[in-house]
Amino acid sequence: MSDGFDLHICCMGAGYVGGPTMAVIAANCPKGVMGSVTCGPPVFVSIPIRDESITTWGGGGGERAIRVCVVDLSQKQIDAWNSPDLPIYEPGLVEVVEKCRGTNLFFSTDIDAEIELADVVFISVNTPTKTAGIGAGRAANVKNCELCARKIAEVSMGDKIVVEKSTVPVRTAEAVRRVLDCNEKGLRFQVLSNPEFLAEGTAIPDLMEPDRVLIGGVQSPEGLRAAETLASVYANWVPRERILTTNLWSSELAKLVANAFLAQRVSSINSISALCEATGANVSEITRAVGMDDRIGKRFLNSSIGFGGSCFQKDILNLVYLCETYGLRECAEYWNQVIIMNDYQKKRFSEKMVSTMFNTVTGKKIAILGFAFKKDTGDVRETPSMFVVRDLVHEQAKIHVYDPQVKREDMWIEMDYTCKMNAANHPGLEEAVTTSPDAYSACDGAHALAVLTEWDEFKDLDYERIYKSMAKPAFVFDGRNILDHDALRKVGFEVHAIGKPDPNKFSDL
Ligand SMILES: NC(=O)c1ccc[n+]([C@@H]2O[C@H](COP(=O)([O-])OP(=O)(O)OC[C@H]3O[C@@H](n4cnc5c(N)ncnc54)[C@H](O)[C@@H]3O)[C@@H](O)[C@H]2O)c1
Ligand SMILES: O=c1ccn([C@@H]2O[C@H](COP(=O)(O)OP(=O)(O)O[C@H]3O[C@H](CO)[C@@H](O)[C@H](O)[C@H]3O)[C@@H](O)[C@H]2O)c(=O)[nH]1
Repeated sequence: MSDGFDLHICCMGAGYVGGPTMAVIAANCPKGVMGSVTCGPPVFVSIPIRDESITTWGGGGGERAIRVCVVDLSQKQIDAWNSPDLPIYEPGLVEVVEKCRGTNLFFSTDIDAEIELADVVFISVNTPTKTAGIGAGRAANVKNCELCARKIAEVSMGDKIVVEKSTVPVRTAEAVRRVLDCNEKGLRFQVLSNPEFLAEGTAIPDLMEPDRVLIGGVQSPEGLRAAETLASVYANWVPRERILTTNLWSSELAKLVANAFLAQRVSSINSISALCEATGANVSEITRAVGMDDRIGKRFLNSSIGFGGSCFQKDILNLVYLCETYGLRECAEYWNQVIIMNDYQKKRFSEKMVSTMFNTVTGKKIAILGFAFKKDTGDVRETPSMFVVRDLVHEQAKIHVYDPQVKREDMWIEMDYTCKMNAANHPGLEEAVTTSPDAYSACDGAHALAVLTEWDEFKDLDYERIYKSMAKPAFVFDGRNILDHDALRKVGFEVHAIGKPDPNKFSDL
């Protein structure tokens, strides 16, 4: 019996991308309507199809009822998606999930059954930087993508469209296609590349109103039909002119290039912040003056302690490695400089903290406000805060971390994975780095507070109260330039910020 849905989508990988992306697809696509049933599970009857031309360009997405199921190997992850306590924090996500879950959005570990049911299978699994073997520390590990392709080939009983959603090295689709073609059932698969451009913390608005949706496919009649099938899903809410189609390799590579360009802007402005601190110029004024040139633009020029997150570093390293693989040494070095600059910025910040505090932080309490790699997420992958904490631990400071969304357990997992720092190789680490329930207790008795994530709530703290509770001189290190520095100085703090002139060192002519 038909379940009443016209198109079945399965997404392999229920992480930061798979979960929100599929929830937004489900929310924006026709859901079918509940049929009347007297017993047994609910039966869905789809809304009649007005637009028969799902494979034709033009128009919206039609009225095809779409069922979406997100699958994962991790039972814990799927259980969390099926609970009120979702596994990731993302503003607006709960509302979208609750609108669709159990209607046309499902989360399951029954991977085989859901692949078999699907017409379209997304691969949205993690592709981290390789930690061992050829290209270790630079190349992306596409093992999970290949495993997904093998699983699809193994359990499928009919032809399917397979969509690469993960960020992958250019030409990965070729490997996916070859693995799929090895099926012994004579099945034909179409492989598409559909990279995701959402940023964490703004995933829902980014998905609801994307700048563009990119679909790469083989330029054959079957490939173009597959691309159109996917385009018509997005066309349910994305204007057609924002849905771009390209060849497979352009689509795969465009994702890496977009991240490289964005990260390059951050490294560029961060390099200028160092020059500002040396000369008395103010990086915010530079940003305003430079960004008002339309050709440059004002977005993504916030100077910081450096970029973090699971994507920028990994994807630039991936690009660097690709350039090297193709013998393009100068191109590899060019992009690698973005990473070198970022490492310098993180190091520069912790060194400045130590040198400012009389060249020693040994035994001093330091409050770290913010551990997530940016605001509005609990994600700590590659977070710059971690590198500052690591450096301060080496200096034997007593660190108290407060972040509104980061779990202590996740902080330790990331410290261990990326900094190789754990209680076994650093006895006393658990006592050296404490997590605090709020900003006030983190700052109580501290010699310094450092704002390392730009959470809005840090702007509105009672800094008079904090100042009174701190050791003197009370230092503020604003790694995100979000605080009112003049007001803090009036309270009594000694304030240091990124790319801002030190009033004790520089004055106007
Ligand atoms: N995080 C972002 O903001 C973002 C944005 C755009 C693109 N991307 C890219 O999207 C991909 C996924 O990123 P993410 O942040 O969602 O990763 P994630 O680690 O949050 O989630 C990946 C999920 O895939 C699951 N998984 C791994 N192998 C599997 C398999 N064989 N079958 C089923 N499930 C499997 C894991 O258990 C995990 O839950 C990466 O390639 C990433 O570079 C991420
Ligand atoms: O002006 C800026 C902008 C960002 N950052 C930092 O850069 C990092 C990355 O920020 P952002 O790009 O907003 O978050 P991500 O979730 O990592 O998103 C990036 O990486 C994703 C994964 O590939 C892409 O999909 C997105 O388009 C791309 O913006 C964070 O540490 C930010 O604090 C700055 O320091 N200054």
